[in-house]
Amino acid sequence: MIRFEHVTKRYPDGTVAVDDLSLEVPRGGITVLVGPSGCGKTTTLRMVNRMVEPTEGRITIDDDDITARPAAELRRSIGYVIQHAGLFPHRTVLANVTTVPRLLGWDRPRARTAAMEAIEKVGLTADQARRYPAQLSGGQQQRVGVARALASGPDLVLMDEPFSAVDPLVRADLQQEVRRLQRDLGITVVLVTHDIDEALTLGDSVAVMRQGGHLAQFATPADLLAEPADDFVASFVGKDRGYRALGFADVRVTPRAERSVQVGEQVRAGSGWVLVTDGSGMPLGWVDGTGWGGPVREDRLHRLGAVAGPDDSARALLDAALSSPSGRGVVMADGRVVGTVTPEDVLDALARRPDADRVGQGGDAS
Ligand SMILES: Nc1ncnc2c1ncn2[C@@H]1O[C@H](COP(=O)(O)OP(=O)(O)OP(=O)(O)O)[C@@H](O)[C@H]1O
Repeated sequence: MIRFEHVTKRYPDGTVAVDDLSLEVPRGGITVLVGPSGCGKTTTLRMVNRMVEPTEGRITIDDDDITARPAAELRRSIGYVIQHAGLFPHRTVLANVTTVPRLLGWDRPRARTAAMEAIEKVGLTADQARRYPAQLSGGQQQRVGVARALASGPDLVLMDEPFSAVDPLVRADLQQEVRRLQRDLGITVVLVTHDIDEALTLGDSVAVMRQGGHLAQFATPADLLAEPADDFVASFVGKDRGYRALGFADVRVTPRAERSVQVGEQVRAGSGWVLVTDGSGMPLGWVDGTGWGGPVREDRLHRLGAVAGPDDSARALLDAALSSPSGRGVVMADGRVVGTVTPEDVLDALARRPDADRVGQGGDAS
């Protein structure tokens, strides 16, 4: 249905976010783009609705080149869900969900009916539809984000880390809900996540990406586990390490000391990724001091990724490391940064455990 033909995206500063991607996303089902932070997942997703334009190559949907239609029109025909729901805070839930149908020129009663149907489909009530986003929980807000994407009845819905800002129990509920909606409505979903477990749980097909915007492997979850294309995929999928078992694995990982700066302080060019905290040691995000130097401003901040506690499971620690743009996951205790961990730190700690063999039984360990 969506075909990427030798697609490359080079940002004006020279960053190659996606490198010569060729990929065919099948119609129907859920296709997941997964990989560590910065590997080009979001850029790939945003090229589908032309929020980002490729530098080279071609993207087609049902054999039509997407550049043949005006970008705004294309965008309205495709559902889009983002991490923090992205709702308008001063509009009610109903008004938020009515947005796209109204932009499509539907009259008010038709748009309202479609919006109420979408709100019900995601499991929210008429009473909740009258509230403002801030009066709902994070998980409910995320449902509103899904309802808004579905209201105009698109065939295709793009989701960018839709569940990563909600707690794990709510996340599992939302995952099931999206799976159910996809089946009931017969739509095509393309979903971005850094969480390999989410990818394996939800994806009918999974594209594993690696740094530099390379596609490492595109396969079903079963094939990824059984026949990873290379060492990168094998370690990312955790074939030999039983990723699913990590949630239960009790490891001690000593965080590495992490230098941090505050907003307004100088970062030297060439210092790599630098953590930014506020005056009390609360982490705010990362700045990329690879090719840039200067005083840290808030608009330079990249997002933090997931944060783990020192006693969290191996899964939570690995999640923090994989979702961090620096590749170093932030570990916090008592509201302050105590250090960072890399994926290798977590995997090494697992390998050193006395019962490491038991965890090393691959996908069967779930
Ligand atoms: N507007 C931009 N200008 C310059 N570089 C960018 C821009 N947007 C993204 N990048 C860079 O392109 C690369 C890929 O970014 P992208 O957001 O697509 O990755 P990702 O895999 O979705 O990561 P994350 O989960 O952290 O968002 C990164 O190195 C990122 O810093």
